[in-house]
Amino acid sequence: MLHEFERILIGPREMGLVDADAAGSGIDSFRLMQNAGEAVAALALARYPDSGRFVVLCGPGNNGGDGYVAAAAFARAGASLCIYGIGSEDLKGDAARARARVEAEVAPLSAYACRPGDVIIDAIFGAGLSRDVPQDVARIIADATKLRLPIVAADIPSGLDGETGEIRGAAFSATDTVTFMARKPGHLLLPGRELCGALHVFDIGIPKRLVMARAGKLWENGPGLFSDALAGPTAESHKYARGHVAVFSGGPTSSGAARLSATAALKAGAGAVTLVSPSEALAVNAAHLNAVMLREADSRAIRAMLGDHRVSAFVVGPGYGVSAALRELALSLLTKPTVLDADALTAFASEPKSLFEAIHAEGATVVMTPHEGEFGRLFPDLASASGSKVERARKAAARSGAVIVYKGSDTVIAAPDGRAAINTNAPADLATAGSGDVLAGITAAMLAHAAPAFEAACAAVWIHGRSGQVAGGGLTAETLVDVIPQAFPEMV
Ligand SMILES: NC(=O)C1=CN([C@@H]2O[C@H](COP(=O)(O)OP(=O)(O)OC[C@H]3O[C@@H](n4cnc5c(N)ncnc54)[C@H](O)[C@@H]3O)[C@@H](O)[C@H]2O)[C@@H](O)CC1
Ligand SMILES: [K+]
Repeated sequence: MLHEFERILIGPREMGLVDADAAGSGIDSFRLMQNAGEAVAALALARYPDSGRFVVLCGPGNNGGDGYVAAAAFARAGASLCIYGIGSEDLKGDAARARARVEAEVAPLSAYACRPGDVIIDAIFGAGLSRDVPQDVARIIADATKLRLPIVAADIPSGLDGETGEIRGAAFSATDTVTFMARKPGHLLLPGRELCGALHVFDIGIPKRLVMARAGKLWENGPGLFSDALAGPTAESHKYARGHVAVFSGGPTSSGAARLSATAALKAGAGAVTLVSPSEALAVNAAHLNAVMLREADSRAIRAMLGDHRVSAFVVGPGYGVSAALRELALSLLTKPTVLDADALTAFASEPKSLFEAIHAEGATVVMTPHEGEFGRLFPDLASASGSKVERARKAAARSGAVIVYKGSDTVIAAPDGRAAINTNAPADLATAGSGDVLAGITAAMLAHAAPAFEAACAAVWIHGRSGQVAGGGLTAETLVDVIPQAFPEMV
């Protein structure tokens, strides 16, 4: 897998184990803390050379230790400096050692009053945050936010949960965050991603193999995850060798969604695409299609497609209309790779088990693409459960047997085997009507390329996001479809 180390995300608990492994293998943990704190100071000095004063806020654990190291570096650099700490007399281990090397006075954190011109070094809480921040920290966060003070966070903005990206009571909104070795899920999940500012990953000297050994199966989504799995079309390739996608259309007044999926599948490189339409929508579909083929949806046609080895993936759901007939149709398609989107998800709200059992029994290749509302209808208990979006998506994937694309500005893709990726390239403009239909079509095209479901879904989400960037502000689902091919050159 390309660039795997750069893409891995490691939870705070696993990072703690990496730290312990590093110490166990003879690496000097104080040296690591020094590297971490000095990296924070170096970044702050470079970013804010004219700062009125650096205010270093130090917590009671090792994140505070990083702060004391940074404070010593500011003092050596001759910068104006104030230090405020929680429990600075009761520190332990490396943090106590870092504190002992600071000659300047350390005032209690509660005494800090924000002043315009301050640059805050936030070393209050890092990976060890375990509950809502105390009141005096929340008060400082509120004051600093009001004054819009620049904030350089050590590891993660204090108050942000590194596992879930959620705010524990209150959190700093940093201008820069300096993290160590690898990013945490909370740096990419929302709202966390928006609170980190510019994120800098600094190698403090822990061997990468130790980090890799503890990393779970979670990555930032990107071409390194899927480009090997997508065999590009060659000049000689027959159109069906690039796969044939069949998309099921709704009735005459709701056929546009399926047409968007179908044209997106074509633009995303499916060799052929057929829109399978109820007879009463054939005329309207025919009036809008050129390269996409059209076929009437009768049971004979569906049987024929299921038996035709050239038909390689289905899309069902966009604009179809929620009905028992849709449930029956969806279940009948599961012998081939299938994307279930929109109405095909809502249709199973009253009996999700029947779908999940069929997927498991068939060993089916299914990608489901729920947004928040659809996720809640299919997995009501998971939607309201605590934990991160990654955990919810993983549980949904394991339960359903499908790859789950849990959509949002921080779309999470999760496979039943526990692999998961967080997508980060989607611009806000993608939240537009028909955008999901386009994603379903791209996903089917990737499945039609014979990519395994997880890689196909990761590729589709990334291509969709990249196409959104290319289409730019004011994009519509149509302009999004048009630029899909422009996302491809960047994939390899
Ligand atoms: N080898 C290492 O261990 C390294 C660790 N590093 C730093 O160490 C940090 C992790 O250190 P720790 O595990 O000590 O964790 P933290 O420093 O984040 O915090 C732990 C302390 O905060 C207390 N605490 C947690 N939540 C609280 C709350 N809401 N209110 C009040 N007190 C609370 C805990 O009881 C504990 O005393 C990383 O984020 C990173 O900055 C770096 O120094 C690099 C090397
Ligand atoms: K911090």
